[in-house]
Amino acid sequence: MPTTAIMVDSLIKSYGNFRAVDGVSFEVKEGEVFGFLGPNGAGKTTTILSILGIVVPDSGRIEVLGYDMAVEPLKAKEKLGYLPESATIYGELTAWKNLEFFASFYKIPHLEMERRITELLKRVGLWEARHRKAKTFSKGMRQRLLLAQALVNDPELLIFDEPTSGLDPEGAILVKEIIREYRREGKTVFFSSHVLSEVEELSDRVGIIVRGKLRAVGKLDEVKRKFMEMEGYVIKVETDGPIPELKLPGVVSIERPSENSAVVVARSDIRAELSRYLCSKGLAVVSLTMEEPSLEDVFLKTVYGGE
Ligand SMILES: Nc1ncnc2c1ncn2[C@@H]1O[C@H](COP(=O)(O)OP(=O)(O)OP(=O)(O)O)[C@@H](O)[C@H]1O
Repeated sequence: MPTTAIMVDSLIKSYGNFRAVDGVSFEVKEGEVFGFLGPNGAGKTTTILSILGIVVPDSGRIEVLGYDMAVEPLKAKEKLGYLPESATIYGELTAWKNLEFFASFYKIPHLEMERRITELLKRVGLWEARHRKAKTFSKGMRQRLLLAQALVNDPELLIFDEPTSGLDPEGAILVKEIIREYRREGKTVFFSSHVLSEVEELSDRVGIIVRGKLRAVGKLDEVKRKFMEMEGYVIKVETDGPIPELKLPGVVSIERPSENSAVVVARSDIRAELSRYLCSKGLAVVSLTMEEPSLEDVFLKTVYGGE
């Protein structure tokens, strides 16, 4: 059974009078990819920095890989890799030396460290540039170096803050590949993003944060189902003849694009009842489909339609 990689319980963090994170609770299970979605300024980075023990929460409890971050943060940090949204690298040091410096914080035997740095520089496409000073690097190259840095201790848990922002398309593909690779190896990935498509593409579960509050959390299909329960199930039906009045329990609204078709919004999935009713009226159902909301529908409604 999967155990918990990250546990956040009732996290609150304010800057002055402004509450950036307001009672956020969720769990990330070992071996899953968790996408933390929210618009700019929603509190994603503050939550991540609290998880990492870099920001001290006003209240709440955080456990990472079984360690209480208020008590044993270093034990957890040894086993995690963090890719910040933006960070400085040492411009006067080469790519190789930057990684060597970072690796020196961990107890990695020298030969193993050299092997790992070689592998990582090749993996992120910086092998040819390994002896160049980092100050000569483009933004994309710097991000790749930061990515290698996050992986230098062969972490069990990856925490990525907006990992594809600032990256060229190839770099973004590389990040996604690495996330998938880690998942295949049974490791855990927590990443924040405001890019819906990448969250939808990569995540086993998602959390949506808006103005410091977690509005939805769960598997993508669970989040979508909850959304349908709140907003209504959209069912499209087409028959071989004019559709009569639809008096069925649970129907909220009906639109009629044509005589033979209807778009029904209902409180539950009434496809079977609808089909039986139409048959009882002597009509043949030509097509009957239920519209799945996209993550974008859920997100936009959560961000702009919430209280
Ligand atoms: N050190 C700080 N002092 C004051 N306010 C801050 C500080 N850090 C963040 N904030 C504010 O807290 C809110 C949440 O910021 P946070 O960086 O956590 O959001 P985010 O979801 O990561 O957004 P972004 O993607 O834009 O970084 C924002 O309104 C931000 O302006």
